[in-house]
Amino acid sequence: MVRCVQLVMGPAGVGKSTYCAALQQHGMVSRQPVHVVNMDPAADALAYEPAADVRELITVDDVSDELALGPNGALVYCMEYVLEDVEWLEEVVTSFVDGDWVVLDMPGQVELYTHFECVRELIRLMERQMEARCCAVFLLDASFLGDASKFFAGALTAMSAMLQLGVPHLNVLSKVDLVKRRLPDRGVEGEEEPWMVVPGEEEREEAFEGALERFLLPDVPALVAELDAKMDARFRALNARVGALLEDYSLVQLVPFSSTDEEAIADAMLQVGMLLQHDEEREVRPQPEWEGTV
Ligand SMILES: Nc1nc2c(ncn2[C@@H]2O[C@H](COP(=O)(O)OP(=O)(O)OP(=O)(O)O)[C@@H](O)[C@H]2O)c(=O)[nH]1
Repeated sequence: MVRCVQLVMGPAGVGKSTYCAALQQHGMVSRQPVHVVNMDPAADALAYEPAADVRELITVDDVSDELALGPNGALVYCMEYVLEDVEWLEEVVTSFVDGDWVVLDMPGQVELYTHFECVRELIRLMERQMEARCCAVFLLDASFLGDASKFFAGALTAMSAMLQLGVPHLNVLSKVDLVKRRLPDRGVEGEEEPWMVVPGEEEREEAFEGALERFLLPDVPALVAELDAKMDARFRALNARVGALLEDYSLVQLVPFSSTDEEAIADAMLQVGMLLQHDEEREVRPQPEWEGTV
């Protein structure tokens, strides 16, 4: 019996809950059971009907009041609490049947995935004790990736999470419909970017594809040149190295997603399915010697 668990992560407001809701709805239509679990102890309203909710166990408000912790400290405390009181998660995950998808809507504090141990430990426990096969879905907001420095910052953060968590990883470019909406109706004279010259709907579609391609198939030397142009010359060697790193990293797929586009939702589900399937024959990850046990 193997449960497929995807951890949906990324910065606050990137669209994690909306992605989870879209998957849940699409799952109903495509007959792929998708159970969304809210793992954010600070969540307000949810965009989906949760199969389980971590707030049944603990909330950030409980912790901040009782232990006088700030919002970040309280959140880390909550996640460590989930890890210690792991029976709650075990009961949730093991209640689903083989082939079902369990989607964990994770909190928006990126340090949880890049610095702290708790999420990594949770993954190890799910894989060892709950017969789960985990993958990470990291969302990057397309509307913030408008320039080279934001693109590099987002890609490096996603890469840090990939290295820290050590599970199959998919980057999803969220809110791509906003890229389209922000395209100008008319061309701007003198602008070099091809997507700025857009007289009609067909050209607009082409322009959208062009704008998206910049992130999906990034021209890294051009992005490095853009960085060089606005930063002090002493950063050039660093920019070149970061660019070279991302040239390798761009081999990791970036899947365009919009909650308003059925085709994009179906494609994201397909990509995650392929990621999990590809991972199916792999033995459960051995525990590295340096890793402690919980
Ligand atoms: N246009 C558009 N808006 C979106 C999309 N996905 C999310 N949003 C909007 O972005 C805002 C934040 O979305 P959420 O799904 O709540 O983001 P989140 O990452 O769960 O946020 P936190 O729980 O605060 O970390 C909401 O207003 C959504 O309606 C999308 O694909 N297209």
